[in-house]
Amino acid sequence: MVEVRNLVKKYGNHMAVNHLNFTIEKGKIYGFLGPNGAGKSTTMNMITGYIASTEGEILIDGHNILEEPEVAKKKIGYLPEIPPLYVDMTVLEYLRFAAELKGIPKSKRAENIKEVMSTTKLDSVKNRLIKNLSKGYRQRVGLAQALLGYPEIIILDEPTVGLDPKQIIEIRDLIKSLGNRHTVILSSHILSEVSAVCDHVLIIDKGRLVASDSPENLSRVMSGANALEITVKGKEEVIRKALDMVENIEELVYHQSIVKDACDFTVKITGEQDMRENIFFALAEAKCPILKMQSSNMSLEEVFLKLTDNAGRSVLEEDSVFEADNEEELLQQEAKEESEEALINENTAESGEEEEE
Ligand SMILES: Nc1ncnc2c1ncn2[C@@H]1O[C@H](COP(=O)(O)OP(=O)(O)OP(=O)(O)O)[C@@H](O)[C@H]1O
Repeated sequence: MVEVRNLVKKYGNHMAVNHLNFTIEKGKIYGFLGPNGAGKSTTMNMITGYIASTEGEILIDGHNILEEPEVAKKKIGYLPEIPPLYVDMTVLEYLRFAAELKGIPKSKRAENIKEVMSTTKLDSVKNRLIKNLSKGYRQRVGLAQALLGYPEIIILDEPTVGLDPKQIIEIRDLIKSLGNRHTVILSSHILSEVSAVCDHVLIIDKGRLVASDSPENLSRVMSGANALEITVKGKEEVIRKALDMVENIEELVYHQSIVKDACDFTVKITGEQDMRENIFFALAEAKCPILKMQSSNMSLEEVFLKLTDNAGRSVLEEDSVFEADNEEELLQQEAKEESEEALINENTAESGEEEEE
């Protein structure tokens, strides 16, 4: 669906994107993950044809974004980090305007607008001025705009930045539902978001691709050896002796347990074998009951830090920063502001929207 080949972007001497190569397959949700300044927005801006690359090429369904921009861009719906909204328009006016800009035939505009408003749940605010909407609703308007014209690929740059937790969940659910009909690429520095929403993760650091895999595979592969965390009741020497009899155990690392009369171990296993049954029987024979046994994979956070050195740390801390706003309060405030505005300026676009719908 999207082929990125040897992509380079230089700003003066600064290499913002450094020979990137990847392929985006149809019908999946891709997460583009990286610390601030990694080159995510620059790459997305090149994929959408918003800026030109210094070297390399991007093919959208076989069409080069720079050589055949019209046909390639028609296949893409883009929500930039800061959505280009005209805040003095109502939601409906803005979507009509965006539909016209996208060249959607007049006869199909009303139906398409209705569909995207229903997908993004904007019907209840369609006659509100965008400037009076909360951030969550504004983001939905941006998303609705991206969906106009039935693009096959939806590109979302940091779609949940600045939203409160409730709005984040709503937008994530919306993105997941888009995955049924579209190929979605989203950039984020929020790891939990990427593992919750995406089928595939591309990790970028200092303009280079440092990993490309499913969230599960990334954490499995990065953890290296096949390992288990176990908590076993009994004395350390007895447990060690019992586990020494089990084949394929490469290493046994003891940790003090918080459970009384028990020991914690990390059991590193050679190869891909599943040794859980053998461990169970060996410890049962030694009369050391297993209280807990789980596979020990790295979290995506650990993978990210390992791959992106210390640059990732500051990024992780930012995850907790969000701007809280209460949707209901905002809607009430909007209604108040709108009625005041209507009194001041009779020309405010509040009426006459319905007939075309
Ligand atoms: N127009 C520009 N001129 C010069 N340098 C730029 C320009 N745009 C981006 N850069 C630089 O290129 C690098 C990549 O920036 P980019 O915005 O793509 O990163 P990002 O991963 O999207 O970061 P963030 O998460 O902060 O948005 C950064 O070092 C940035 O300072």
